[in-house]
Amino acid sequence: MGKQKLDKAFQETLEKGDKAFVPYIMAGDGGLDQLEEQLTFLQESGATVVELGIPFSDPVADGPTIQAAGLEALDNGVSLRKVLAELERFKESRKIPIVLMTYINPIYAFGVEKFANACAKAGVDGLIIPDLPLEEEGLIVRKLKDAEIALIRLAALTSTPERIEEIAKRTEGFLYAVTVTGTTGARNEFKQNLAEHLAALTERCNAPVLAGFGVSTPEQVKELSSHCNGVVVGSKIVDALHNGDRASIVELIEASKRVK
Ligand SMILES: O=P(O)(O)OC[C@@H](O)[C@@H](O)c1c[nH]c2ccccc12
Repeated sequence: MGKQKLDKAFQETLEKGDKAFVPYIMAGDGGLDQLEEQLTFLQESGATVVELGIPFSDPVADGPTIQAAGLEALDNGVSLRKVLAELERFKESRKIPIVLMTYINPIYAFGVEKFANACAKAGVDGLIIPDLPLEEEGLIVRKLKDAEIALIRLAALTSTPERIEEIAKRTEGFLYAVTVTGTTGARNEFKQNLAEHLAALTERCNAPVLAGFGVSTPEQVKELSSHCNGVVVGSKIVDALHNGDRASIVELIEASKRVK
């Protein structure tokens, strides 16, 4: 359970010579009763881990696709509490590790210690909290450690070398290498020296390094993965689920297999 389950999933994927593929979905998008089936589909299609977004009213890092999915979920009455209860309901049958992506506010509202315990009970293995800077982590790290839940840190393109060093040292589960400046959503082009940036991060970090933000095609999956340990894909997955285009999700996952 928890951090160990996450580490094992990455290790097994990378040992096979595959790259890690982490799809992001918004919890409650299409109704919370869809979640079990969506996670089963991603698990059976060969995803390594799923990043599950908690809908929030003020999602500062989210681009249009994910914002819209979040609003819809909020309209459907989806909350952190309900997502955790639903995850707990089928945790025994779920094999794929789950990383929750939530802003810090819903965690405060829930209560930090209660939240960490509820996550452990629900079979949540890791957390991404994009608006929690290193300086503020003290508020939560102890509780997460006790509950054996990994805290995944994000490295921005604008992070200084000293900060990157600290992030690479502290991160658990994996290091989320943000590939663009700005919000989530598909991009046609990445900055020129992104390959070198990812390779340098991967060299420096003991945990797997995954590139995310703006990845939407199998070519991008292959190209970016070749410079690090894998990718996170969000907006494209959310769109494809909306459009009932599951074949393109399978194609993206397939592109992460046997990448050199
Ligand atoms: O949608 P994209 O561009 O593929 O990016 C991944 C992203 O959606 C997912 O990881 C995510 C959704 N919301 C976030 C907020 C911060 C960091 C990451 C995220």
